Amino acid sequence: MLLSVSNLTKYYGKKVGVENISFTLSEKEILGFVGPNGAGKSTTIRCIMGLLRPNKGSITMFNQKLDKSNFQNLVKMVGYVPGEVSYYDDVRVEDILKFYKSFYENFDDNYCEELCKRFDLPLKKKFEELSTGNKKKVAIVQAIAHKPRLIIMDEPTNGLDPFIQKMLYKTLIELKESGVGILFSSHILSEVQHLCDRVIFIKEGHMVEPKDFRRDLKKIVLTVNENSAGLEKIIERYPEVTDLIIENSTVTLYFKWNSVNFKKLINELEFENITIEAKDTLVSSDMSRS
Ligand SMILES: Nc1ncnc2c1ncn2[C@@H]1O[C@H](COP(=O)(O)OP(=O)(O)OP(=O)(O)O)[C@@H](O)[C@H]1O
Repeated sequence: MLLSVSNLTKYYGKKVGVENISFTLSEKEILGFVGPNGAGKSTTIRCIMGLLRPNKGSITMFNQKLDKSNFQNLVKMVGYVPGEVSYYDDVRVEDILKFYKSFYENFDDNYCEELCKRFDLPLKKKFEELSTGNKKKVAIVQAIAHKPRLIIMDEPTNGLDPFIQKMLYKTLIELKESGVGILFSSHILSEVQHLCDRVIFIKEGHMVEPKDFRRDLKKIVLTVNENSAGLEKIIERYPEVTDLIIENSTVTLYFKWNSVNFKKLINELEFENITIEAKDTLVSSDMSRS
């Protein structure tokens, strides 16, 4: 077992951050950790990484219960992408990576170079000059280049463009196949649905059953014959569309249930001669198959 979290509880004063969070993560597994903003994903992850002190509960990493005496050694085998990435502003990306290299015996220069190319990292730029997405990319490369056995990522796709998102998914699947275990937090259900072997859900600081979380999401699968620009224009008018995935001529969109607007959207798409393959697949039934 790479990671086991048992009854983890963290209060901010009297306010609940998380209560009784329990889960395990094994080798060769990507575990999705899904919840809306403020659900408690970062609190859980920051407790695991020793950045917050939990009020209750225990954490076991690499089959050893985390405590002061083993924390530094165990955490060295973890790759961590924080939710908010921050470094010194006037340091260049290449120097940030060199700095991290000095901490890790297993830091792999060739792999780091390959990752920098894959993620198109602007090595000469200073951290303060980077966009949110580029900052996230630096954190991703830094978290992976030392070949950790366990990777913990707090909303890693925030700010990444679709090409880089796909590159991240591909890289994580390769890592998983090589034996690594990955905890992947996200508020986007569809991305974990595609990537993760298993998903746990958190809401208002507590773990919840998938059915509680997803009861009002519908999936619509469309076939688009030509340019999808027309489709995107239609969809822009529907804030209920929570996510849109375009793969060649197939478009999958997730729609927060609202019967009037759902019918309106379907009518508009049909009017534009966009072929609808499936329009009311419940996301929950998809998830239970995975
Ligand atoms: N430093 C803090 N002081 C007080 N309350 C906090 C603090 N950090 C988080 N919280 C509260 O704890 C709860 C969980 O927040 P957390 O940041 O862990 O959620 P999250 O799932 O990571 O959200 P997001 O997706 O927005 O990052 C929220 O109610 C939040 O307001």
